[in-house]
Amino acid sequence: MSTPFMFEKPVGMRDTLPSFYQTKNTVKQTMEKVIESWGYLPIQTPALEYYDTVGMASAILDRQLFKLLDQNGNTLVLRPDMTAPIARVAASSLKDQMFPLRLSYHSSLFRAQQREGGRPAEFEQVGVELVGDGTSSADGEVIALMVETLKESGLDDFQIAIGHIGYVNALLLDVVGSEERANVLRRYLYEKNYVGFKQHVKSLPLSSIDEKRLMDLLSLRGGREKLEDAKTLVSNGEASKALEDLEQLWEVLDGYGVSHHIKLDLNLVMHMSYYTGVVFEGYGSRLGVPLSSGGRYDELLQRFNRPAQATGFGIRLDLLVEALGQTEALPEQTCILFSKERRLEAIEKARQLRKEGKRVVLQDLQGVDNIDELSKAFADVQYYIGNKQGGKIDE
Ligand SMILES: N[C@@H](Cc1c[nH]c[nH+]1)C(=O)O
Repeated sequence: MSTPFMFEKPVGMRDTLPSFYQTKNTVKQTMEKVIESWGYLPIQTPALEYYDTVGMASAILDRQLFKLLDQNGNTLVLRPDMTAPIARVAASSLKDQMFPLRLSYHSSLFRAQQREGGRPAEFEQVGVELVGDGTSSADGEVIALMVETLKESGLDDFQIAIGHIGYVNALLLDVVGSEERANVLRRYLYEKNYVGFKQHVKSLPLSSIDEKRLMDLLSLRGGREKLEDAKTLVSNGEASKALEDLEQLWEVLDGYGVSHHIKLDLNLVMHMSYYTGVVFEGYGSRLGVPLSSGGRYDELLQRFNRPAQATGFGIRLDLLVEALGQTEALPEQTCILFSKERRLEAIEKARQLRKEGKRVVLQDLQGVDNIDELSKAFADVQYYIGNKQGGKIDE
């Protein structure tokens, strides 16, 4: 029976077909190898978490959460990110393990989308969390690892924009005076709506100097020298600490030899509100949206009663494959076509070829409508048909 929804999927849900799957898998394996070689241990957590704990800790917009009820009436969420679940694990099952903890993951995440044809609502992320280390070396390590992971995956044309949420907060609060007003401005920055930001700034009752300070924030994007310009806009303790963090980070990244991929972006405001320090986004040249992001979240672990400083990143697998711009050809396969009298021989042959590492389809002739069409799909076809002994027959 056909229904109007027979071929439809819920908003934002996508199928992954063999050729995209193949490419994604190769890329994923390459990334996992790099991450493991830096000493990060992979973990898995459930797709469903409690709304009140991990759901809230993920600190994403509420309307982006998929919510459902369990049998006892508790509200559950499909995890929108892996940072909060890992914080939960670090503070519970791994609470006796010493810090720093280096954990990695490859997981599907879920973020509800409002519109058809928009972004996917389920996607995979490969990422790491470095928990219990508040140094600039830790910030630098995860950024350098992200750079190496992207590079090894085959991406060579990419840039990492680095900012500091402490700096943005300090400047906004210093100028507009209240969290509420700062929030409105942060929202424009988060949406990268700079025109909206400027218009809003003009509508505020600010002195011309303060108005200029906010406008100048938008130009704090570029090389290391922007740190000097940043100092002139706000010089309170929080801002100075943020700029110091960035100076030190830059040095670490120089040490790793990756600073040519880096640019400063002091307008950066992220989609997750748990960030407290250095934040960053990775851009491939073909994409308008960031394919990776991360940062420091020093207050998230205390929500789970094990206070710790931490940092990490996540790379979107679907966007990375898109940025690479090529899908891999499907692997070559051999087909063994048999008739039932020679089934045993065919099974034996298939077993032998598979042992040699070949991919072998074993197909009963009676199950095929069009042998010519079928043959075209294979690199090699071997026939075990009729009473004849041996492998191939001449056509
Ligand atoms: N969980 C973040 C990425 C991240 C990992 N660690 C820190 N940040 C995200 O999904 O965007």
